[in-house]
Amino acid sequence: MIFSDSIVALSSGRLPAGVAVVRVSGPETRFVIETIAGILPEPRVAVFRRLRDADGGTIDHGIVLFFPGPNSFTGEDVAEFQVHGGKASVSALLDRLTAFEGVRHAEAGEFTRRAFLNGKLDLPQTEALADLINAETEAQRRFAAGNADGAQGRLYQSWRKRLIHARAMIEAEIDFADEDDVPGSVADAVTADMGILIGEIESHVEGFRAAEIIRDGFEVVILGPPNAGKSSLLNALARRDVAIVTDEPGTTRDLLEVSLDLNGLYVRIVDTAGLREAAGAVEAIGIERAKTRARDAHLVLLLHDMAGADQIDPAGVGSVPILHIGTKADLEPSGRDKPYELVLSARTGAGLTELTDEIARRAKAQVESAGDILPSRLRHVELLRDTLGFLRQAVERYEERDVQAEMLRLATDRLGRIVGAVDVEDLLDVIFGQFCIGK
Ligand SMILES: Nc1nc2c(ncn2[C@@H]2O[C@H](COP(=O)(O)OP(=O)(O)OP(=O)(O)O)[C@@H](O)[C@H]2O)c(=O)[nH]1
Ligand SMILES: [K+]
Ligand SMILES: [Mg+2]
Repeated sequence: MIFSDSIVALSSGRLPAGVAVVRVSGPETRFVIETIAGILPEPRVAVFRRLRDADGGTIDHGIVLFFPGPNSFTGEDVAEFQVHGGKASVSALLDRLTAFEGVRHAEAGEFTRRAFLNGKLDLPQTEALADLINAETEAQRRFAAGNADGAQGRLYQSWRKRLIHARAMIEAEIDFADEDDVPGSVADAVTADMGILIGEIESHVEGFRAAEIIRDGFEVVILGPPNAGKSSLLNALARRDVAIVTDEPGTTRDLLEVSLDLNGLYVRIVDTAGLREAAGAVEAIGIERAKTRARDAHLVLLLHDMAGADQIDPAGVGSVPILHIGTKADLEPSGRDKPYELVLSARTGAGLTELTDEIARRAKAQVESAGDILPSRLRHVELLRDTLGFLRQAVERYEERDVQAEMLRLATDRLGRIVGAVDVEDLLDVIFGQFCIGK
């Protein structure tokens, strides 16, 4: 795809900075480089040049790189100017560049958009690039880097090829059923393979839970009666005073969240209002929020004050796993010993490492139980579920060849939408490639 306008943007981070990278992409790129730097450098070879203003003055000295299309990020001619990262120098360079006819400021994501439209990346890869830029934990980085490499798109394309092949077989059976050189009863084999594919897509979709944990975090909700030490535990895990702690029951009334990087995994810890019956209006709302949040969590830490008397009924968190924890281990126990899975003291720090290890272990287990390639967006999952819906119909209605062919077409289309390549030409290629139609 050829765009008539060229785009320019600061591609590196916030200014001021040691170095700033300004990128240009589009048909004016060569002219812009020659005019500003005085020469067009060899492709992909860095040259150090004086960058000239319109009146011949100096904007800055910097490195100039030229990536001729199609072997560039966007597929177009691309220039990179590496200059000093001062606000005024960068803005002078941007002013100079956008003053060229046909050159304008890029919109958000426009370089990547051009890369996609020029076939340099598929849609999951562009999404993975966004994830890679936003990655904060090691697990997020690894996940995004794998997808940026195109693993997800390759999987969907392989499924799509199977569907295109299946439909070609069915269509051939419809169109050429009376001819000798079309294999008979291929519909059975096709239907069997579609059954297998349904299983593969289903288990891939299940992996979305793991992808969500990697991207959005493993959520741990702290529950327990008032004064069990919930806020004290949150503060100890966060290593700062995030939550207010007093000896008054009912101190915490709303949800309070901190995020941690536990062994490279993103973990969110939520402090809640203490659960009790006799609560005022505000506290009661807080208790309701605590329960709701706990039902959506990946893990509940149920705290029991070992020095106190209260015990709490864990009912109402659904199927969320619960870790029973005895708190205030530094105090004299009340004698009502319960079998806790862990005991700790927020005051002395005893047991905290064991707790964070246990949380990290559980989070890791959930992430590692999924396959290597996971759907990374709700968009993917929704289209995969549509694909499954059409595939199930294709299998159920295999007696009606034309319905089956239509369901396979719709399923292929949905997979094509995930990667951003919906194309009818390849269907014809398969048909003509498999059978000697022109006899
Ligand atoms: N000795 C000792 N006291 C603790 C420990 N953890 C919490 N406390 C005390 O217990 C009291 C209640 O602590 P909080 O952390 O506010 O308890 P909470 O569960 O958040 O209470 P609510 O928000 O009211 O439900 C405070 O006086 C804390 O100082 C501990 O490990 N050892
Ligand atoms: K309290
Ligand atoms: Mg509290």
